[in-house]
Amino acid sequence: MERGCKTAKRLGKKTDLYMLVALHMEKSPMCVSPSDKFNKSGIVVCESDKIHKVVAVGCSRENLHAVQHIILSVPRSLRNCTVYLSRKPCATCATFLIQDSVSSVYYWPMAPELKGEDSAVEEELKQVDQMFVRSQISISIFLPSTDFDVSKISERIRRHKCRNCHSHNAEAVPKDMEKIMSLLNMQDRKMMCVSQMKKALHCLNYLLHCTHGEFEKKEEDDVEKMHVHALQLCYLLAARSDDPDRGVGCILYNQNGYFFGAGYNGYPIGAIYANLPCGGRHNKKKPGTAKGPVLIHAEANALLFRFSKKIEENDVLYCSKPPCSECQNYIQYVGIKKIISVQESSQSSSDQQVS
Ligand SMILES: O=c1ccn([C@H]2C[C@H](O)[C@@H](COP(=O)(O)OP(=O)(O)OP(=O)(O)O)O2)c(=O)[nH]1
Repeated sequence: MERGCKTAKRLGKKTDLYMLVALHMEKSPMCVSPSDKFNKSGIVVCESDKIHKVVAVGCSRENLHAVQHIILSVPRSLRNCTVYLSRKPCATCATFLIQDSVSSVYYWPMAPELKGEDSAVEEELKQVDQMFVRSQISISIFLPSTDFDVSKISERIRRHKCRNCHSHNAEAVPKDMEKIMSLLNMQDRKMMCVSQMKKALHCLNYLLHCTHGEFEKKEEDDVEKMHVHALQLCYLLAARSDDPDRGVGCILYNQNGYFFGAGYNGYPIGAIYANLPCGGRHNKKKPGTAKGPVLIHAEANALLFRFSKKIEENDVLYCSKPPCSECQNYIQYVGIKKIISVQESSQSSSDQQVS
């Protein structure tokens, strides 16, 4: 029987994906600085076990820091979870993370969450380090490894081209890296750090692209911006898919913008791809070569991995492509009535009600 075949070009590790998602959460229309003393920030929390299931995605909002917002709103403890932050946390966030017994904290080496006089910021960051050392919770800078051709990953996610793609949402390494590296006590590794940051941001900007549709034109509308942002998160998730032909990402949000599930299409956890079929549907003449039965769709994974079983009236499923009929059945069965996806063939995004 013809089995294993081409391996998918994808983001190397789930941890890399999570840091990119934390960075992109700062761009959420819901993300605001808690006050003029703090920078806004993004957060991703995942289980520390082998599966690394995402349990929370968020940002600073409603006058709360990202860490505070997640710890106060997620209906479970973050005990033993790994936390990815877009900035080094302030002392208050450090106390929240320590009290909730997370297992480790990683942050992107941008300006820290706390703003103000350099000496005051430096002093507080030292306290943060000391608190983590005493609590035996690790905290460190994390830079995704992005030594691959990102265009090869993108090819599997988007099937059409958009002329605005590369000018969208571009994020660059901050100009004051000298100062930031000194605050983060990283002067000796500045060159390496900056070079890895540039590569990771290039990868992030490339993967986000745009949503190729109507949403882009309605820049003034917060709801539309929210849709664009959520669909971009789907694109990011899709970059980790191990389907050799097609990367798809899916996110579940409730009516208040709380995330409660994320999935991308792929083989079951821990699968050894070489032993599994990867052919398309049309390969009917060779039994056992079609990937269909063994490859789980992004929507199914998001529903399986969701951390709240209860579905509310206005919950939304975002997906980087319209769900197939089988997935529509699952979605309908669990009670989700609204699907928002990027339209495949035309230049507009789709907003679909499932009855
Ligand atoms: O938050 C998550 C985590 C995982 N998956 C799904 C995708 C895939 O169907 C399966 C396994 O994911 P992945 O291939 O990333 O994990 P792995 O098998 O542990 O990967 P590796 O190849 O690194 O061993 O779980 C999700 O949908 N959402």
